[in-house]
Amino acid sequence: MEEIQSYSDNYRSSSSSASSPAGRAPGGAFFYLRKPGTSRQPISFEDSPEWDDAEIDAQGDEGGGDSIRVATTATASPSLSKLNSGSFPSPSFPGASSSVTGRKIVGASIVWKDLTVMVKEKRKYSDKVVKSSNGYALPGTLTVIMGPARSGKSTLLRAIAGRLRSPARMYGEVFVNGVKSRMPYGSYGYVDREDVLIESLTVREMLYYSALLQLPGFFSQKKSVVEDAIAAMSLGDYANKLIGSHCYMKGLPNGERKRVSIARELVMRPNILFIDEPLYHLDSVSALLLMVTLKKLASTGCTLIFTMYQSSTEVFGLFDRICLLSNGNTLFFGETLACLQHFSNAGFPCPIMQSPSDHFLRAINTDFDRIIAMCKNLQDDQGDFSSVNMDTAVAIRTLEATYKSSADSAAVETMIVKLTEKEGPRLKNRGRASAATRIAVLTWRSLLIMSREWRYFWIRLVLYVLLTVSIGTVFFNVGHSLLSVMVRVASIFVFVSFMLLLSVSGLPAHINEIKLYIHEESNQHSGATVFLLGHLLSSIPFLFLTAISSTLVFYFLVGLRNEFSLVMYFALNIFMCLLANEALMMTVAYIWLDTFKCTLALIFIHVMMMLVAGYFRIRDALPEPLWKYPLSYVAFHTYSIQGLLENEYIGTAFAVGEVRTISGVQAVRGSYNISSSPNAKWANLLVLFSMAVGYRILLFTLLRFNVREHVTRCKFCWLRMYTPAAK
Ligand SMILES: Nc1ncnc2c1ncn2[C@@H]1O[C@H](COP(=O)(O)OP(=O)(O)OP(=O)(O)O)[C@@H](O)[C@H]1O
Repeated sequence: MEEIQSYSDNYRSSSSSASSPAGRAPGGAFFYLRKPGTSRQPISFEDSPEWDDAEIDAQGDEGGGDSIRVATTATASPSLSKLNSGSFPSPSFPGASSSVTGRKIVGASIVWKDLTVMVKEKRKYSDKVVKSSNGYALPGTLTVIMGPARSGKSTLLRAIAGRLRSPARMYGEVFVNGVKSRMPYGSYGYVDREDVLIESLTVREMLYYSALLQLPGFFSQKKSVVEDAIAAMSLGDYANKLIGSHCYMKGLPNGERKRVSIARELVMRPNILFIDEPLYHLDSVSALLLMVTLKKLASTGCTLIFTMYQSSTEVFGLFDRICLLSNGNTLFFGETLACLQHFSNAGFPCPIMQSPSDHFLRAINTDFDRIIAMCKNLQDDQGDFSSVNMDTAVAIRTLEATYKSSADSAAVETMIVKLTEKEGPRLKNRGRASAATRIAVLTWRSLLIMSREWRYFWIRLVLYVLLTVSIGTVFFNVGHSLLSVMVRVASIFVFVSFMLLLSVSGLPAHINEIKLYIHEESNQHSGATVFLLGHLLSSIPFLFLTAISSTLVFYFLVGLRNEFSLVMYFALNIFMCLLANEALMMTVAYIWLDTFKCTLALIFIHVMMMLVAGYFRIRDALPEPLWKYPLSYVAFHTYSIQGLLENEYIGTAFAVGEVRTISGVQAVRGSYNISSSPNAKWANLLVLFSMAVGYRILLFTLLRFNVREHVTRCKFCWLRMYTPAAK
């Protein structure tokens, strides 16, 4: 670290002399320099990977085999070679020179022209979040979109990446290698602000399963891709460490977690990488390390665009181009040094001791107005605060006007014309793993997670066994006489109801699964069908183990009819019940994605189902509206308990006095409504099975039509309409 030459002095001198255009330092000298006499890189971390083109070609048997060839040809594109030839010199990075000449992965140029994003307000798309933004990003460079909170950074990034969330609408054009088309699958990676990682996997496993989900080809081929991504993100030391905490071991620090998130996108070897707030929640050391790693990644040829709220001086020194936004307006687009010059020209030179990013934000962030007001009050008592006393609105207007009439703005337009006048090679779809492979991978990955996460399954299993032992001992050996019928009905009701209620303990794990799905689906690594099938297949062994262990403990402690087929039916019935309940929990988890709300909702649903399950009041005696129809018919408790009682009592008889006998069904009818048909228990099992499928179909529909996003959109519109502060 001590070897990092931040050249803040260099920077200071350039900023302090920024008022004079001649004061611009040459791009290359502005950034990190080698120590005199050293040939190695200024920061020690693993070598950047050699992206193996031939391997990608071999893998691209689903239509994307020539994508790297395409990318390689892209360097030869006249417009790009012109760029690289120096009309806009890109700052050099130590060690980058070799990759510039022998570049194995080549990014694509991306241009956005007159890009406006509007969001819906009172049924009309009228609120502009991004206003007529122009800019470009070139292969091998870092382009940062900076600005205060809610200035439209993420929206602009999403718009360029073609991933706008409704109800936002985009106007304007985005060109990739001079071609106006959407970026195909695999040609770009998008890293969200929040890291959604699997805590119980190691870094290498996480990336390997991600590669299996994303890439076509054989399992063995993915290993080298993963190793390359690990090396590219300098994760070698952490490759075999668990991502989350485990026993007394701490999980990965935030910086490494972010690098894993980025590496996950790198397994696809994208030409363009979009990252929303890479330094979110990172300390200054992790932030610098991450940015240096990204700089090195860019030096292999990848085009990197990311958003950032604020940066240290050292980090700022690594950017190639900056797009400065305020309230959706572009206040500057161009090279980082020129931005300092621009502020200086507009009358806001960066003070010697201030970080440029802090200075920019200080000048354009309207939130500072409140602080200024506070300082004015303090000023009367405690002296002069004039250094922060700047009218933000005036500063923004001045900077915007200065930029519009500046040579920088004209140069951007010229460059946009150059980059778009001629169509370059189109990026091609890399092909993806087949649905069968993805189902197999998701199933195996979920099995692995369930077996490792004690909170996911093992603790539940222990609780189930404890519960059944408790119920079994409370109802121990209740006997087979007519008098024991009511007690036996009670024991079965308690067993089914409490088992299902206890399942709620697995909710946090389901919420994590859904969050992971939402993340993977948005990056096209997963889909609703694949996810649901994978989840179903992986949960079957665990639910079956739960059902069989609980059944055996309960069945023999209470002393139900001792026949193998009856015991098996009992276990099957409980298994179906758990399967239906699991689907219900997933549905609720998807709707709220919040442990507290989901727990409340599920407990309420279960209590309601217990209430109408026919035990507290026989089903036929329930008040018809609501309680009988539809509630008692949608409660899976009803069918499970009915099936289990039919299993226990059909075919039995009790002696009443010396000569009379009554059937078991008649004996039960006083306390529970069951059928005398020998097939009734199978009909109930079928209903339970249909419920398990039905809830999954419901969940599939919710996932397929992305209902959460529609609900969030309505909430958003509602908030914007009725909350003045939200506008
Ligand atoms: N899909 C959308 N629908 C409605 N409004 C939106 C949408 N996306 C963004 N906005 C609004 O646009 C404004 C800019 O949001 P954006 O997230 O792009 O800002 P940002 O600069 O990234 O800020 P932050 O760093 O705080 O996230 C915000 O006021 C936000 O509420």
